[in-house]
Amino acid sequence: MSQPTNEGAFFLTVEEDARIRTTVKAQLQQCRDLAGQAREPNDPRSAPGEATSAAFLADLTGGSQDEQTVPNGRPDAMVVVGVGSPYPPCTVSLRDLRPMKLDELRMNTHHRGRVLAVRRDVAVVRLVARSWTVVQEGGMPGHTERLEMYLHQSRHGEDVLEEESMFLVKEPYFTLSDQGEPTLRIDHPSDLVLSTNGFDDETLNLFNEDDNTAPASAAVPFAALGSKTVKQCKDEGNAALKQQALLQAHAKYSEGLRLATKDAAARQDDFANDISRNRAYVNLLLNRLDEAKADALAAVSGLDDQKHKDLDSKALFRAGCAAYNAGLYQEARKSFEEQINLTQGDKDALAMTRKIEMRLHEQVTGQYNFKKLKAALSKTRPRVDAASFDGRTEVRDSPGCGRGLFATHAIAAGEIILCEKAFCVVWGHEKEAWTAISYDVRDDRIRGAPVGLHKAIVQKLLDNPSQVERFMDLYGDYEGVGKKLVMADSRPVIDTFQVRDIVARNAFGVGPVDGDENTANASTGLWVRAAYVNHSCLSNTNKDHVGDLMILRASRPIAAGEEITHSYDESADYDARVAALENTWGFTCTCALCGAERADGAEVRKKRRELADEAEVLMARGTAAAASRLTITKVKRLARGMEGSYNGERYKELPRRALTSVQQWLGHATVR
Ligand SMILES: C[S@@+](CC[C@H](N)C(=O)[O-])C[C@H]1O[C@@H](n2cnc3c(N)ncnc32)[C@H](O)[C@@H]1O
Repeated sequence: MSQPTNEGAFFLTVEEDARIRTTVKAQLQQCRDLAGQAREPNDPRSAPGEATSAAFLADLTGGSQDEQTVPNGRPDAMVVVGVGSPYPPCTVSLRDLRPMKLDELRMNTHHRGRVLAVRRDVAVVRLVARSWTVVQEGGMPGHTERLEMYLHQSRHGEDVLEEESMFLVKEPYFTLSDQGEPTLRIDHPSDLVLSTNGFDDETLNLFNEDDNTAPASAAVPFAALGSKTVKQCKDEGNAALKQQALLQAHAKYSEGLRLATKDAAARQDDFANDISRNRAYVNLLLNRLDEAKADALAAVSGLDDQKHKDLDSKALFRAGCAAYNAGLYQEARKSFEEQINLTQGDKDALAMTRKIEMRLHEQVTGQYNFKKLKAALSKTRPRVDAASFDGRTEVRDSPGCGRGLFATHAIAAGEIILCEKAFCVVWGHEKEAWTAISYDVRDDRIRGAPVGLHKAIVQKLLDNPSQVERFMDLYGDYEGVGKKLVMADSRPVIDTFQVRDIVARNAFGVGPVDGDENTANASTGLWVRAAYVNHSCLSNTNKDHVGDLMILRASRPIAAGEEITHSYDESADYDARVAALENTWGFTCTCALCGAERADGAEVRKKRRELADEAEVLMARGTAAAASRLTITKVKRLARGMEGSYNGERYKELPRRALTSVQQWLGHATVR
């Protein structure tokens, strides 16, 4: 019988642990061995058949078929994600890429500077961590290849590969799939351009022409003029919106707006403004706040007749809501006030300005009505409507720890230091929640990876370019495309490996809404300001949450200029704590407590742990308030043993953590 090992927060058997490491390393080696070679010729008829039957099987098995999983004693098998060598996304615009053909693909190669135009041939096979399909050349049917989209295969709940049948793959990466088949692998959503993004005539020609020497010039996404009218696009967008097909509605409105830029009559007839105002609404529903705000403001005509005033009022309300949802309260107030002027006191706009006053008060003073915020929370509404307060802190260098958060004023014990709305939280009960087991060959470690949070953050960044630099400034091991926003073909380029590494070092557990979660769907979130707080086992803060609002309070008086610290891992057991800090956060703590516990030596720590474990078992037998005399006597004896394991001089000013829970229990112990 194998002994279980615990690396990360879950248990793996020795065999599972070894299988994961061996499989991932073997796959990477196989890829490296094939680098630069032409692929083995494939049977053009077999792959589509395989995809069709796999799609059928995936339906039957709920989607996890053919992915490496670890059952781990839980009903929901955990998917294993191998982390090999990250690679950057394409940062070049389509117009600067040169078309290529499928038969030019070389194994395990990033075809930099090139673009592939392909057409989906068969149904999409949807698995947990990826989707795959078979594609064929735009203009040369016959040659087929697998195309797989990893992790970020869905957006707003829809499978990206299913959205369209014509794709442009920027700087294609041809390698082996996790199952060893030659595959066009897409990790970065911005490397895949869908025809919904709007192909112009020349781009469409990539699907038909045989000439692969011309640059993919003019690939600025414009739909062909003349095929549709602006009004048709508007009507189709409205029809899609009625069906709640938001991505489709967005695509139709976008097509209409592209056409309208070239159609003076459409602008004259208000169509462009109507479409902008409608797309602003769709963007609000999709949480694309940057574009929602821009669209709504673009729709304001400024004309003086009643009809235009009413429409402008609607647009200003949408602009205000987008700014409000983005936490830009001053900007939101400006839009609502303009709307109020236009309508002589719109009721909804007035209500929003009152809410804005409350948010600005929270933002400036750090005073919140927590009772009211808590009362408004529910499983369906776990996020609070509140502003962030970070007025007593600043970010600066912390020697040996990178950057840290420092107090700008003296803060009394119990006072709020920071109150921050989450950048993103995924709760265990939400369908996006998903933790995978990741094996990172770069540091040979197996960890729990909050994939659901990673995916939600990538989506948020793709949808809101204004948030990219704020997020990318956070600490991560892999530099990726850097900290500055890169745009290509009017879309932000998001390096998903960079996001993953930032999430790994900056996300925290938030606790379930109602206790309904396990290792495979733990609630996790990321708070950008609080992410600058470094760890200390002797921290000066306590952390609490109200919904997605993180509240950091001083646990003792903090002097102006002092670093604010938080305990990332609160385990009383030194060895478990050191392992967790090293494994999850990649550093060794050098605080005074770690120094003292290290100096105790392994033998003393082992003895102390054994005594603490024995006491835990006794205390778990019943409540302290109704314990037996014998149990209390035994716990007291164990406490004396633990006490004796601490060197008085060494621990003069340090807490004796192993004793904390035992002393608390004894403090409440009463003989029944
Ligand atoms: C959440 S970030 C904290 C902010 C980070 N120092 C920065 O520069 O952005 C966590 C990372 O900070 C570093 N860190 C935090 N506490 C530390 C400590 N006590 N000693 C050394 N490094 C620490 C580690 O690299 C860790 O992975």
